[in-house]
Amino acid sequence: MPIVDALNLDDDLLEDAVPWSHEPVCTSYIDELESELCVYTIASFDRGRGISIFTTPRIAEEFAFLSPFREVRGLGVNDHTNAWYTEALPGKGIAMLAKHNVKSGELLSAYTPALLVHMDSQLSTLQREKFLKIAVNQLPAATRDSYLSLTKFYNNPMVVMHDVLKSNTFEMEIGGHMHLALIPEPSRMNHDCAPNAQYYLDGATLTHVVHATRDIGQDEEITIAYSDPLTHYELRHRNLEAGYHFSCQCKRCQDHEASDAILTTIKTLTTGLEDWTPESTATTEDAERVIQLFQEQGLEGFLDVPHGHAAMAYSAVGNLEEAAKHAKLAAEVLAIKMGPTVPGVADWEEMAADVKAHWSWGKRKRGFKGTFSKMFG
Ligand SMILES: C[S@@+](CC[C@H](N)C(=O)[O-])C[C@H]1O[C@@H](n2cnc3c(N)ncnc32)[C@H](O)[C@@H]1O
Repeated sequence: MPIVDALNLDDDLLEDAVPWSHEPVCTSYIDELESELCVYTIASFDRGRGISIFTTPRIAEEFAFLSPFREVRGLGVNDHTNAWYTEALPGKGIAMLAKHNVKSGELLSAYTPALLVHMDSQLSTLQREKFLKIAVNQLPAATRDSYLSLTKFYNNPMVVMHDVLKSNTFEMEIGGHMHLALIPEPSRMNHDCAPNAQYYLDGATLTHVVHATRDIGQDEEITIAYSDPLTHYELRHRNLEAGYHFSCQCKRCQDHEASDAILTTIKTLTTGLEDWTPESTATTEDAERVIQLFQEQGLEGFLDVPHGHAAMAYSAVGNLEEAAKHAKLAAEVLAIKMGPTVPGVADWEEMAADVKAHWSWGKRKRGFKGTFSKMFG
């Protein structure tokens, strides 16, 4: 059956329908999903990179109308930025390293998934493997090869496709549905609890985007955080062992007593900064101290929250210039961490443009070590 029939699209939309390059191959009806799951492939997607999707016909129909399927993709996505190369590192497998000195904020990579997989839990591993094999085999040879060359947890020949997916997966929300996304190039980035890069997944453009969060020297490893680096060592360690099968030996893990103590100090100061009652003793110095501790811990990619607190702490004592500066920085860090279209970015930009209109303006009369500011005293 042609895909347009399978998708049951309105007549006037048929012209725009996605030309799946292969007939969809479907499971039988899955009661819990009230649907079947099918493999859809567009081998010609983005200059022959290709993409396969294993999802419900309903979601495939929504995919078909996402902008990346309907418009010629802009330059930059799926192009090598020339900022990185890969190489094996002792005890870490293949890693991504900087080809030249990289500046904080620089774009490192932007790629679309080779494979997207519906996060159902109904199929058995062997059942899912059968469909993943079809999905991967329908990809163009270069994309299929890069999929198959990725690292594998189990090395079980019965479930190779599943193994690669499990060992390298990102999660992507597309049209309100969570999918596992396999993106070969950034899958080579190893973990560090003080990562020098941040990534976000943009479901609207189907893109995985990575930026440097501090300057990175030539031949230095480029790392991201697999586990929330703002949690204490014990939890990070457990998550990394259970989810990624390695024991983290990064600097923060090695110095875990000191780094845990710093996280506790950060938490105490942050709790104070979030206290907006008249009794609050939070100061702009507290906000600056949190920023400094984040920087010392190599957590630059997570500074959106501390800069936000600093923006409001300065606003609260009537320091317009510093408030605007930190609000702008909060927007910049958040755009790299979550993507430029998340609502918080516009909120911080709005505050930077008009600090006095922000609810925090003048909220705390005591800003600097208990002295009343002239403006509010
Ligand atoms: C997504 S892959 C990263 C690329 C991988 N090194 C490779 O060879 O393709 C995730 C796997 O890399 C390894 N890995 C990532 N970060 C690591 C680290 N900090 N220390 C040791 N191994 C790490 C673990 O085996 C982990 O399961």
